[in-house]
Amino acid sequence: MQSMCKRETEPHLVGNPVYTWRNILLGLSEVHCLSRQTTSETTGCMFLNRILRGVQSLIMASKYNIVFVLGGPGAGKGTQCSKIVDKFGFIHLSAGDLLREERAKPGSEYGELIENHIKNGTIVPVEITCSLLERAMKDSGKMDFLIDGFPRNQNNLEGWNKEMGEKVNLKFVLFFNCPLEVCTQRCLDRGAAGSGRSDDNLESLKKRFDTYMNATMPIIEHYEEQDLVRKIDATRSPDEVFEDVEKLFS
Ligand SMILES: Nc1ncnc2c1ncn2[C@@H]1O[C@H](COP(=O)(O)OP(=O)(O)OP(=O)(O)O)[C@@H](O)[C@H]1O
Ligand SMILES: O=c1ccn([C@@H]2O[C@H](COP(=O)(O)O)[C@@H](O)[C@H]2O)c(=O)[nH]1
Repeated sequence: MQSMCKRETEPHLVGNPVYTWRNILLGLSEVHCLSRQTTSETTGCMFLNRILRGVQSLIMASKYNIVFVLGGPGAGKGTQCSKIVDKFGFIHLSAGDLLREERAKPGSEYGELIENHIKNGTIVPVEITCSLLERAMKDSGKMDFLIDGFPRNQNNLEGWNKEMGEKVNLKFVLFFNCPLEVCTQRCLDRGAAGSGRSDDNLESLKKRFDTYMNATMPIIEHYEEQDLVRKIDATRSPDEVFEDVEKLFS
């Protein structure tokens, strides 16, 4: 049977609502035609597949698109995220920033707990971080997010998957690889320049690196096994690093 109309089948259009509805309607109209003609089972399957692809595309279109951004403290995650936002229009959600905002709210139920974790470089329970992230995603009214500094340990990963797994499409994990000494110097310089962060000091940094090596690296390895990690050499200048980053978003 001749195709009634040219349809888009390019993979990059999957998730595009116009593509989705167009393919569903075309698939349905073709099934309708088929029911009035004698034709082979194979052709029928082809059109059913088209409908299924349309439905799948519709489901993808209704999910949030996520890129997790990971790397050691001071690796340059926030710096690169703002460049991605400027060029590619994602919404940047830093889990650390959301926790600091929550900590600063007068009368916050979690303020003290968050401050203790931040000073000690340990990880806030996922229920708190995940609900801050989900609320920020909903409030933004947008669909494309860079989630910076999360998930940081097994508890984060499991809690996120349970609460958000079905609601998101994880595109990839952007991993800024940077040696401890370079990261430490950047955080100390940031502290000296007046970041006001209670953890930009040598004592907290030692603990943050400990957590990074023991709790966060296994999460990066977990995503590596799924071939989702895009590793970037973060030791170079911000512009040089971004040259590699932008290729992943183009
Ligand atoms: N490529 C770079 N070269 C030199 N300095 C950098 C580079 N990228 C960022 N910096 C500087 O290093 C410091 C840390 O950068 P940034 O805040 O982006 O890192 P981060 O990974 O988000 O840190 P954290 O995890 O502690 O929030 C900042 O003062 C920033 O200006
Ligand atoms: O998912 C998260 C993210 C951050 N934290 C705590 O905040 C500090 C600072 O995080 P930055 O990403 O460096 O801004 C981090 O050391 C943790 O204590 C967290 O618990 N969970």
